[in-house]
Amino acid sequence: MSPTDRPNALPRNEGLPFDAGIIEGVRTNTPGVLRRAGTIGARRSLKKDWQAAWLARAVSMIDLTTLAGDDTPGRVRRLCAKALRPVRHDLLDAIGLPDLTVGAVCVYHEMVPVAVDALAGRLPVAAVSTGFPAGLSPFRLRLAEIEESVAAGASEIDIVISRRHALTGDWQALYGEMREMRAACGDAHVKAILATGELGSLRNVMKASLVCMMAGADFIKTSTGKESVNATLPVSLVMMRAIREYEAMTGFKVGYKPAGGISKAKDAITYLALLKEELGDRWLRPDLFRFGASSLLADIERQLEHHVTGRYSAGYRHAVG
Ligand SMILES: O=C[C@H](O)COP(=O)(O)O
Repeated sequence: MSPTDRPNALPRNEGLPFDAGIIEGVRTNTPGVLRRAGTIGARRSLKKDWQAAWLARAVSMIDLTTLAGDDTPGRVRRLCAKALRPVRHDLLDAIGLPDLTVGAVCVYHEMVPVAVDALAGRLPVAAVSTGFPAGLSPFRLRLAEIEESVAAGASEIDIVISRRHALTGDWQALYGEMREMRAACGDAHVKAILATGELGSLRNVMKASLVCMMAGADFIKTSTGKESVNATLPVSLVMMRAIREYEAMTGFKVGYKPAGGISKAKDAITYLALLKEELGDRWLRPDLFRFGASSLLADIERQLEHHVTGRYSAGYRHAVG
């Protein structure tokens, strides 16, 4: 399934010519960002049916992920079955919610054909790419990896940026690299993983976000899940504001994907509250927002079961993959 074939598909971000002036003008107010991010979880409290509805919404925006060295076709097939039916029907019926799926399944290149076969066009397959997670393989091989994953049926490609370009302030090099990766993706949508835990400052996060969007990223994503610090609320606030700024400049809506370490239903709701406040309701859909997560779904299903039955079940009953 090509992202642009989906009903009501948004116009794709075409990018902008590189503009050093935009990047040089970036300022971030770190204490202000930390203060705002620190209050968002504390202020929000959703109860009962509202909470269940938000959790179901969160499920529909998960990139259900397995990125382990011991992934097997069997594990990926189980993950795909879960992706197509992420929450038990009796729970959805009890809450009065319609059937749903997750947003996509996210795997390494070698597992793309298995996922494509198991999902049979019912959900997109996302491939992590370009020498994930470090992104330090030869550039031509990184481009070839994208092309192979697209040829194997991935319709979303999660590329990692070269952190060194951000750390040395070589924004033009980051732009050029990202532009070529975007071209290699063809019709597949590209998510630019910034590995924010390795970028050194919120200012660099803001700059890298803008550069990747200028180069045509369809989504910007926080992390690979393999850095020592992955998705956080302060980083998310900065990236959402970069998306807002880019939309004001160009009219293009770019998606946001926090990834890595988001494993609790409560945290998912906090991210969605931040998203709603910063970018508005239009972003609360799978074409503009995804959670990159391997274990979040299990906790959400557990919370939904509690909502229906008043009891928590054992974690093994919600195995994913
Ligand atoms: O992009 C997705 C992440 O690798 C998943 O990270 P996680 O296993 O911490 O949920």
